Amino acid sequence: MGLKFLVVGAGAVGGYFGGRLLEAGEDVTFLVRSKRRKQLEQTGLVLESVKGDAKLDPPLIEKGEAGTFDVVLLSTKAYQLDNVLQDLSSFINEETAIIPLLNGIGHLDTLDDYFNKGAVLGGLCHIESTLTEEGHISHTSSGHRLTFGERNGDMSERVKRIAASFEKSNADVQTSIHISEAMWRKYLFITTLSGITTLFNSPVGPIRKSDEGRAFTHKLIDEIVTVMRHTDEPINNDFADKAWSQFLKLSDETKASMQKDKEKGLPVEADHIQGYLLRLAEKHKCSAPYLQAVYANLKVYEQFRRDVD
Ligand SMILES: NC(=O)C1=CN([C@@H]2O[C@H](COP(=O)(O)OP(=O)(O)OC[C@H]3O[C@@H](n4cnc5c(N)ncnc54)[C@H](OP(=O)(O)O)[C@@H]3O)[C@@H](O)[C@H]2O)C=CC1
Ligand SMILES: CC(C)(CO)C(=O)C(=O)O
Repeated sequence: MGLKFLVVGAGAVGGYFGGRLLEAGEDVTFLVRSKRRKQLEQTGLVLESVKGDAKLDPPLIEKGEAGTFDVVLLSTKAYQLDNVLQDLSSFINEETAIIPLLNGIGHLDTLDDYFNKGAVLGGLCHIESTLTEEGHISHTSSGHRLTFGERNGDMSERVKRIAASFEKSNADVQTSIHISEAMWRKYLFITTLSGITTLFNSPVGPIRKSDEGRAFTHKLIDEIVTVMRHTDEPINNDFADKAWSQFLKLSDETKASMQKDKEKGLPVEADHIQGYLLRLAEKHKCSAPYLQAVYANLKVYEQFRRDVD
């Protein structure tokens, strides 16, 4: 029997990867809230993607309905997590594997505290996608990679089965036996990219073109790595160089999803992404002025943003 997937959050990330899995014929249900449910019932789940469009009619459930699932793809924003945990708990059992796709790291502690030991795998994704006004998922550049694995490095049977479910999907899904390291690398990259694109209100191109923008980015990367090194995590010597070369390879138009959300007046994950690292810096008495500047900009922005639930 195939695995039963529950995608929590039919947004830019969950809608894309869950949609690709559904398109491949797998058993995928989306946990949604009532407004999104109405929209999806009217329009279908629409992917407008450089990798191929799709229009799907996914099974939808809301909190309190019946069902248990083998795998949860968790793809809400970090600031929505507290509500999500309550809504989700009735859909999981002792065997359910939870794969979080959020940016950042802090959610792992929250999830580990809430769910059974070992339930939560490591996960991340590289994709530039956003929700349009009509609720379609707009995927604008060629990357659509989802990486997951056991955080203890095992290549477990459940990882192999989940990977097999994705085999026929139109997405680049990979397993990793170094998922914790991969998550910290992505964390460094996204803290930098979301930090600079929101601070300078700009895509990557103009930031890279100016000496000041490049110097700021360089200092920010170094500073974040210094903070990360105060943890017991596998922060290898090449972290800063790899993040810098990733930054150099981005297209001029690239913006972090945080900057896209900021342009829409939506909430941002400042406390989860930059704030978490600043709390680490404070704990270890480590100075982080560039990160502080990025965070201050986001905290000022937060006073003016739209309220959403
Ligand atoms: N977008 C991108 O390009 C990338 C994003 N990420 C990360 O992925 C995570 C998700 O981001 P993204 O997909 O962009 O966010 P979106 O805002 O597009 O999607 C989040 C979805 O979660 C839903 N949701 C929130 N709370 C609940 C709930 N209690 N029950 C059911 N659904 C709920 C929202 O639905 P509702 O309509 O009800 O609010 C929304 O559809 C973030 O951590 C982000 O940083 C990582 C890589 C790339
Ligand atoms: C940089 C990118 C698009 C890579 O997946 C991302 O994670 C984000 O913008 O949130």
